[in-house]
Amino acid sequence: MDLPAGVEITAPLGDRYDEILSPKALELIALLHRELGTRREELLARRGERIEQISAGGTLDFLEETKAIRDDDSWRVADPAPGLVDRRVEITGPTDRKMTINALNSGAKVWLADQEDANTPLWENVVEGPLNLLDAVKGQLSFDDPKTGKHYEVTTEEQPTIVVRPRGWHLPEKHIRVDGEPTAGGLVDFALYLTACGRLQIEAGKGPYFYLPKMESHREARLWNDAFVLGQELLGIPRGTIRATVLIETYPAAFEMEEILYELREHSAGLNAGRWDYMFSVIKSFRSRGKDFLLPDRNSVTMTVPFMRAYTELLVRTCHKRGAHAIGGMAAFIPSKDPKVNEVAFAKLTDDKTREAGDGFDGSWVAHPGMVQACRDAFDKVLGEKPNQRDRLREDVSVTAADLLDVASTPGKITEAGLRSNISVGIQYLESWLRGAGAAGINNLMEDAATAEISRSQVWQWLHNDIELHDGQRVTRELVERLIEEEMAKIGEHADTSGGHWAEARDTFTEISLADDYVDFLTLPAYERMP
Ligand SMILES: CC(=O)SCCNC(=O)CCNC(=O)[C@H](O)C(C)(C)COP(=O)(O)OP(=O)(O)OC[C@H]1O[C@@H](n2cnc3c(N)ncnc32)[C@H](O)[C@@H]1OP(=O)(O)O
Ligand SMILES: O=CC(=O)O
Ligand SMILES: [Mg+2]
Repeated sequence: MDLPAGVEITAPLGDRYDEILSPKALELIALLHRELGTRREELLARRGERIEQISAGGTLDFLEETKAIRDDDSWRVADPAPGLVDRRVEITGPTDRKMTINALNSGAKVWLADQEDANTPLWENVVEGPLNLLDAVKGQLSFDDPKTGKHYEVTTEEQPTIVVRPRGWHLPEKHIRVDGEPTAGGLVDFALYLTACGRLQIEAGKGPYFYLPKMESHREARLWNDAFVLGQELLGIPRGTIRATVLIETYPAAFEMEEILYELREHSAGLNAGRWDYMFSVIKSFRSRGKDFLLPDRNSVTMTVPFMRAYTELLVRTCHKRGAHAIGGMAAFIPSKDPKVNEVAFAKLTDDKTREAGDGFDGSWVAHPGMVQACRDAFDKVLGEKPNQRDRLREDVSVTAADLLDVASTPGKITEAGLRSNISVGIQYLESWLRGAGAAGINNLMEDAATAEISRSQVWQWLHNDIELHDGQRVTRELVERLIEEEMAKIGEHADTSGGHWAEARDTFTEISLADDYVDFLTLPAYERMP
């Protein structure tokens, strides 16, 4: 393989990898790294500085220096691009061959093809994900499952619009190096998909579309916008063809929603309420501030508690004011074989999507093809024949910084059961991640990197803030260590934990839960353990 000057690939090249790691793709990766790499590092450093200010007693607020952007009523984002007008139901999922075909056959309007929360960035997944997307876009995707003998192919004309979610700014890609340095995982995912599929998508009447995760500021959005401009110029694609929906899923970003839309306005496809990472970020941002920022057991924090409600209401209002789509979040329920559990899961999903549709969201997410119809039904009731409800301005909504920060009034308890569940889910998820499956069904819920981050962060926060559980036990290192032992033993009753990645999963979980210094993302130490 001919590599552009300064580019190295340090991992094996499998069958057909040259179709994705093309000269153009590698040229774009090198260009993005050289033009944007230093700014990315600086922006990541700013994240750390903000956390330090909060730990020292600071807080989050709307920015004074960007008030003019918020006060200027004249600007709007670009009109919705083809394939992104009616988004009433979006399915998310990993990009392996089987899931790709199942997602394309699901009947959803949009498929979020995930290289992020639902994906482990194993080298194979990094390259074969876009390869599967390339085959899908060319209409050449099929799969024979060696385990079941089942044949898969795309059987519907009405396929969802593909929207790819690259990794967040924090994750490196160690297997592609430029000038001796690791590259940014997100820029690699962006470049590989754009160069392989961008033109084909335009020819098919849609375009290269992205979901952008885990951003913490409008400056980070500007960095993505600059990546889009560079990518379009290198490929000779008209400016504004790329579109991106930004996940508002960090606490700081909730205070910069308008500025984020503004930075990306010619490439914007709206905002999404990424509720799971949002909760993770709430815990992470104020992790050392004791009682005012403690959440109760993970599964008792619902979307209707005051601080979550404030966030989603503000998101809809902000988007519609600027002509952008507001997309709802993931209800983690997945169908169960147990009819009673199933009934509850569908009822909860319907409640969630009905509330979102009523609040003005233009569509929402599901994690499983079995949930597509229920989400569609909830939005059909509100939208009818209309493709979206961007005309619902929600001028009745008024959300202050204090509303967004009102974590203290969240009802619920911190219990031993909640602590045990966090430990058990965290370890089971890490085992799945380390073996290459970045999403897993655990206890009838979808778990992915975002939900697992909440689990491990709560353990850290409860331990490091010297919290008393509802039954009076104090969360100590000894208690956490004992519960890890006991939960591992319980997992061992149903799974063979003697081999595979179980020891690594347990060690990683223990390490990050007990460490004095909070680990920014659990995927960072986990990625280091990966070949
Ligand atoms: C916080 C966030 O970021 S949310 C977004 C990121 N997370 C995700 O995208 C998770 C998406 N969901 C999933 O990955 C899966 O639903 C899981 C892993 C949770 C459960 O998957 P499974 O254990 O395979 O569930 P189940 O056995 O019920 O699946 C039934 C069928 O539906 C398919 N399926 C399930 N979920 C999906 C999906 N999201 N996309 C495509 N197909 C799917 C399965 O492949 C399976 O197909 P098969 O019958 O041909 O074998
Ligand atoms: O990415 C979505 C989330 O909820 O996190
Ligand atoms: Mg997320």
